[in-house]
Amino acid sequence: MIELQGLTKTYAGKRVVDDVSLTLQSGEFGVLIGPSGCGKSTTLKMINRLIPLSEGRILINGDDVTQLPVEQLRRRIGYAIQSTGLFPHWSVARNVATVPQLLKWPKARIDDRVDELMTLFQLDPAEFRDKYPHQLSGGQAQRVGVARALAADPEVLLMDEPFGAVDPLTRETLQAEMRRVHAKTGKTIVFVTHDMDEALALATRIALLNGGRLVQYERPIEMLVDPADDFVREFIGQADLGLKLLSRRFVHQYQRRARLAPETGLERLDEHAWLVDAEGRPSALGGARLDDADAITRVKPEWIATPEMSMKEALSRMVWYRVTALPVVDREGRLIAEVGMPGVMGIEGDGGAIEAAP
Ligand SMILES: Nc1ncnc2c1ncn2[C@@H]1O[C@H](COP(=O)(O)OP(=O)(O)OP(=O)(O)O)[C@@H](O)[C@H]1O
Repeated sequence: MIELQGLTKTYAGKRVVDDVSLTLQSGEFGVLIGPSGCGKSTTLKMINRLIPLSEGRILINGDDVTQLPVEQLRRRIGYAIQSTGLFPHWSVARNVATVPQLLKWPKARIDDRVDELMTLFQLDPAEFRDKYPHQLSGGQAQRVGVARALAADPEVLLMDEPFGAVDPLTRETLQAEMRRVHAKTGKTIVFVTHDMDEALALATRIALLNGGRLVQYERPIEMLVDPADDFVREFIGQADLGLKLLSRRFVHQYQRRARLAPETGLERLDEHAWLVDAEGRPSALGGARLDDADAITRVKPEWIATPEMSMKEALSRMVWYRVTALPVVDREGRLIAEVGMPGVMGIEGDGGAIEAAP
């Protein structure tokens, strides 16, 4: 749990963070958001004492951070930043091992931890361990930066615009990855961004700052439907509210039973159905084309949805490919469910399953 109590930072008499109080429970994903200069980074950096606070208190699981010895602070609070801050002349493995090495863990334990984290971030240790930062893509470097921040298994992970410098597609992939890592590790995270879509994709709580003051601290959907004032309303941007809500919903919440096509008679379906290959991967769809309900269409890789995909992304693919349902696959690419228009309308799914043809 993180508690900010009357947190204030003053520069030359100006309160750039002004009496901010909030509590983030353990396991929550808190996002600090607001316009440029509102005090997000300063707030974050006061938590790990990169910037000394002027007034107020910060407690991590009840302990005042200003009282913690530096070594404990490093172990208990991980920190990841936009430029990754990777050491350019150190291999990926050595970068990830930075804090465990400072803490003088035995070598075997460090090696195991590096492999474990690289696997968590889908970087094959055999391929990436000995690479150097300049041999990585922007997205891979960010993954290494976050893996490094998690290396000593900190109680709290601070992230300062970590995905600000990557292209939009990589950014979405990293966000999905971060959701998965958060769900898996149950870490308490404080994440700074100025991008509301990113906040909505990640946060369990959003703290909106303006001019150093906390304007609203709320769960994302509540903030969308009940903004505290005109500033919040404007910051969220009302125009895309429906789509923003969809960006907070995920396929696993709305996936439904998928029907397998019969061996024969696919052209006489009364309902749409899927064909799968020998490995169980979706290969074709009958009866769900918007422009030709009788058509049988080969499943394109771009249609395929995963349980972690946002409903906004799923809707976008349905519209673009003109189909009323997408196949949902597991990590091996096997069909496990489908997601369609009922989910877009917010009608809960049944968890998904495969139903054989009658
Ligand atoms: N060392 C400093 N001396 C004086 N003023 C500072 C200092 N550091 C930050 N500020 C001011 O404090 C305010 C808050 O800065 P901060 O970096 O926390 O904002 P931010 O919300 O993270 O902005 P951005 O999104 O642009 O990164 C700004 O007005 C900034 O100019």
